[in-house]
Amino acid sequence: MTRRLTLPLPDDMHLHLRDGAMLSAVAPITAAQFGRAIIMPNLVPPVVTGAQAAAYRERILAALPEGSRFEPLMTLYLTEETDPDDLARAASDGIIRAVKLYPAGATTNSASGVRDFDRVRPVLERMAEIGLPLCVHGEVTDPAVDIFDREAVFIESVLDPIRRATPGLRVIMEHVTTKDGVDYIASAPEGLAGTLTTHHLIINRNHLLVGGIRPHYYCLPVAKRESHRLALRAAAVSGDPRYFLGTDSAPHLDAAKESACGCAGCFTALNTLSCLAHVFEEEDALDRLADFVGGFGADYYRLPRPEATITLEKGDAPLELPAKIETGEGAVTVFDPGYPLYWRVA
Ligand SMILES: NC(=O)N[C@@H](CC(=O)O)C(=O)O
Ligand SMILES: [Zn+2]
Ligand SMILES: [Zn+2]
Repeated sequence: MTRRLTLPLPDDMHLHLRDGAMLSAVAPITAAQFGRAIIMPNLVPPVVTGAQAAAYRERILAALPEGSRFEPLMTLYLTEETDPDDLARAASDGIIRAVKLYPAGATTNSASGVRDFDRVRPVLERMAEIGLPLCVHGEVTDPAVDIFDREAVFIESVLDPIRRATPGLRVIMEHVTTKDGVDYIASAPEGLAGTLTTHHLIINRNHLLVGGIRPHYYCLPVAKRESHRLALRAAAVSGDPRYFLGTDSAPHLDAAKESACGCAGCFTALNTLSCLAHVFEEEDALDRLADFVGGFGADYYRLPRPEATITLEKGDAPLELPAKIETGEGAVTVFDPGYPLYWRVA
């Protein structure tokens, strides 16, 4: 028996498309299933000015298949040198939709990020004034803090003080991985939201470390223990508009991941909707999937909700999806949920 589920054409509110050959390989995959995505600016070198964001947007559009209506929603990478006027202009010209905060050293290509949070105070104040959201990679980088505690410590020692010092600043905690993050969002009066990735709803740290080290499950923030994964799933299916999808699909070449020092990032764009339908069905919450993928994120970003739709179908036979995609520069492994998937994009 085939079951069908019609959804608004999804928005991915946290996506890495990279540049060059990788961009050409991955942009069409997202564009085939999503209407819009918030595009991360952590290129090498990073996207730090409005002009660079506009140029990157053109490169993305050029990588899309003919006739695609996919809309990349651009962001700027916040540095201690970011010019508040350039940023405000890029926002009012509609070039950028958000600004991304990477604590320096926290994750892939974050070396140009922020070390001294006082130095970005004027930028944050301007953002609060104009209502431009700040997307946050929420982990401290203090080597004394255990990697599994870095999100919780960030909330207490960095994020909460920033929010208190900057009333009205709209903040999205990207890729929430802990119950601490879920609870902090739930406790905040307004302006705070969180994205949840597909993979953090599926894997815990055992997937990464039991029976051998699995580099394709390594991402940042690193997957936590099972109780945290369960808290993320509960948030995803809660119907609370403060939690919405940001896949954080983050492709790296296999050669860079299967290495003595492998990079962080899971490539989930190819099977994300199949995985999410599986998760929401397991949680008996398929009726909540529409808002999670194509409603709450748009509302938070003050965008119109999607008009187009997409249909998912559940068949009796497991999907045969490729385990890898080819780019002009090498293969990229597709996220493996560890079980067969039955939902496909019709
Ligand atoms: N999530 C990851 O593990 N990696 C991301 C960076 C990020 O989102 O932190 C990447 O750009 O590869
Ligand atoms: Zn991140
Ligand atoms: Zn990311």
